[in-house]
Amino acid sequence: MQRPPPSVRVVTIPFADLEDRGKDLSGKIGDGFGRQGLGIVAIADVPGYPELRKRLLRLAPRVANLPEEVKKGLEDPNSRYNFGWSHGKQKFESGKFDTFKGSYFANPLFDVPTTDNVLLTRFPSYCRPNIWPNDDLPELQTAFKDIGKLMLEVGLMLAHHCDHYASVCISVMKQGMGPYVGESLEQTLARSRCHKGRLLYYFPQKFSKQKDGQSISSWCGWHTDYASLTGLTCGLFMRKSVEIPCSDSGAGLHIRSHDNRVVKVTFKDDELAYMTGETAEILSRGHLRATPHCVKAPSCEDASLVDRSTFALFVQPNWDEKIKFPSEFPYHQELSIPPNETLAYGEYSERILNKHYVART
Ligand SMILES: O=C(O)CCC(=O)C(=O)O
Ligand SMILES: [Fe+2]
Repeated sequence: MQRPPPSVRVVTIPFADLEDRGKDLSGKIGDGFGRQGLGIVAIADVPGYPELRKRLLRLAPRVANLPEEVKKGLEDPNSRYNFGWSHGKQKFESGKFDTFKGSYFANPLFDVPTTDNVLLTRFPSYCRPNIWPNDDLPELQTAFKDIGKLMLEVGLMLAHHCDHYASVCISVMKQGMGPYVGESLEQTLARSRCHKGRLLYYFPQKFSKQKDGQSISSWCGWHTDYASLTGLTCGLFMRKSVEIPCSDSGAGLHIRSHDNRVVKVTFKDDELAYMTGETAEILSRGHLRATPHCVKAPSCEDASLVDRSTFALFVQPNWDEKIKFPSEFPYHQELSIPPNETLAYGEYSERILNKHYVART
């Protein structure tokens, strides 16, 4: 039998340090997010966070278990299921549909990001209005918005220190992919109206001796987020609605390192993690590295009936923000973006969605 990937504890920054704009965190940012890093850092002791995490994650199975006809009414095909309920609509890895999890998407800051019809048609995955199950699960809206706002606030603090790290890289001429001519990550993200929250519910998997049940990406396929920073809560595991520690220490979030090794990453329940996405790599001119990741389901026998709930906040530029693609950009060759092309962020992500989602009919 193949050995499971090693477990690695992620670089951790105390909130009190993060909050201090003058503090030099470039060592830790470099260890976590730099070219050799795993592309993930955790923030410890964020005030109020543990309560907000539990309050929202406990609602994930309740959303997933709403009656089918209620969930149907919470879908938004016009946004390619990027608002409201989404299950089995997204394709990862070799075109497989992700049926093992259900998601609830919403913008935690703006219920109606714009009323401009041209924008609504051009960038539906960012501009359409939120959908809330106000009759069936009224608690969801506040729980979702409260944690989403906190995770954005902390994410912007982190972006400030990322900008500082990128400027330190230039001054000491570390190995980036060129001079730092990019915009400030913090300012770009602070003016965005389209940060997106995603409440995820991973359905229990039946125990199977089949190879597939044990693959590293058995709960969520390999991918790299295209946002800038993805805020991520530590997964909450439950069996038949009772919270449990996960009985399979090999289950959970896995990352592919810069030298192509797969590791399982761990952070504490009360820590708030952030991963780097493609637009952090682009905006930092390669000084930060985007993180390929996937999620493994528990595969030992007593782990059947175990589910996992988590929340991701995609902190990203506004739809109209112009992104200049560097000539060395290694991602999405299939989108045929010419080197040094400038594309609106919304245009870039709609093209990616075309690839990942069922085409709208
Ligand atoms: O479930 C997780 O921990 C990761 C989720 C994820 O990668 C995503 O939603 O993009
Ligand atoms: Fe992801």
